[in-house]
Amino acid sequence: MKRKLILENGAVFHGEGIGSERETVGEVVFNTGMTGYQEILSDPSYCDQLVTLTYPLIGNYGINRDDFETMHPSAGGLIVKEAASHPSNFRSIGTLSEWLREKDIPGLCGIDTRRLTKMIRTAGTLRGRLCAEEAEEEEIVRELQQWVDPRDQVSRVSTKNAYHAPGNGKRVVLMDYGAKHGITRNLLSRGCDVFVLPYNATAKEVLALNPDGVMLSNGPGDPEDVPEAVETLRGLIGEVPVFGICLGHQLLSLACGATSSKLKFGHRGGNHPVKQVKTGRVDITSQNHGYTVDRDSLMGTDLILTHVNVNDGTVEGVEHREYPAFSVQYHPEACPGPSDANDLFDQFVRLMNRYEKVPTRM
Ligand SMILES: NC(=O)CC[C@H](N)C(=O)O
Repeated sequence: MKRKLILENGAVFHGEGIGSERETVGEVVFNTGMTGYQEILSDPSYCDQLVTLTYPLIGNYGINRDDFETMHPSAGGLIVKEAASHPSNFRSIGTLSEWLREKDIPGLCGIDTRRLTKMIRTAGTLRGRLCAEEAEEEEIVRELQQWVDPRDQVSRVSTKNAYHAPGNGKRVVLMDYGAKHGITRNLLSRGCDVFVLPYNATAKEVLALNPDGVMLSNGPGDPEDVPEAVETLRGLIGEVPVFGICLGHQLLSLACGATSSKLKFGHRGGNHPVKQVKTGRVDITSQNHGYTVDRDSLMGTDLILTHVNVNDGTVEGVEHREYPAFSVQYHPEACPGPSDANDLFDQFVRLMNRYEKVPTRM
């Protein structure tokens, strides 16, 4: 079935439909990873976004049971050059296209993804609509130009109910802003006793669980859209060790008085170099974000800049001057991508050990 992508700047890409036949509108973003499509599509941070993958052959190792980052993917759509119809991998349980259909995610293949990516790099992130070949282009371009970005994504992807993943070690409350399973896996593999709470849990509710530490997850959208989460963090910083990843890092920074803004086209891929300010060590990191903490805004807050992006100098990590709280813009859980930064989870466990409290819980 023929399908096309119409962009707000009037560009049109004609290709073949894959996955769901639903029409969809969203921000078109690109990811430069060569592998990891299953993790990317099931990462809630991509909620509503139309993701184009710059690697030209996607789906060649199929879909497997192990690599999901959430069971209810919320990505808006997938745009690729070639979608492999005959995957080959011992773990594969089906094709990418079948899985997209099952999860009602529309896709487009057979387009020049290099041209699309270059267009986004020049113009900045663009809104687009995936629709049937017959759709009227001018009217859709007008609609796209007036389209208002949704602001309720975190509430849609966060868990509605608290749940418990037991362990014998440190008790960690994971604030679920759209958490990837990779974060929970990393905490559990270090023995942590994990309580996952909805994004709008209050500081009182968190502290009632008597945690040794609080982990702030990744998540979709603009950090300014979740003021209730910022409010909760103000009540937690200084009370208990805190570690934030990506959206969690942005929310922690806002809670400490910094500001955030939107990047031209974001960082999405598995090869983003990040330098630790203190040591000069560079990690190659997995990234997926469209917003950034404003570097200048750190001045006058209690946050110290700990990590910077080697490519563009943007903020990649901060730590609190006085309290046990730190966060990074990139993904130490990888999934997909390099695991250079995985020791940050060990750093969090060490921080919790240092701040061990007198045990009061049963
Ligand atoms: N992966 C994330 O947590 C992304 C954070 C935020 N939604 C951004 O795009 O900047």
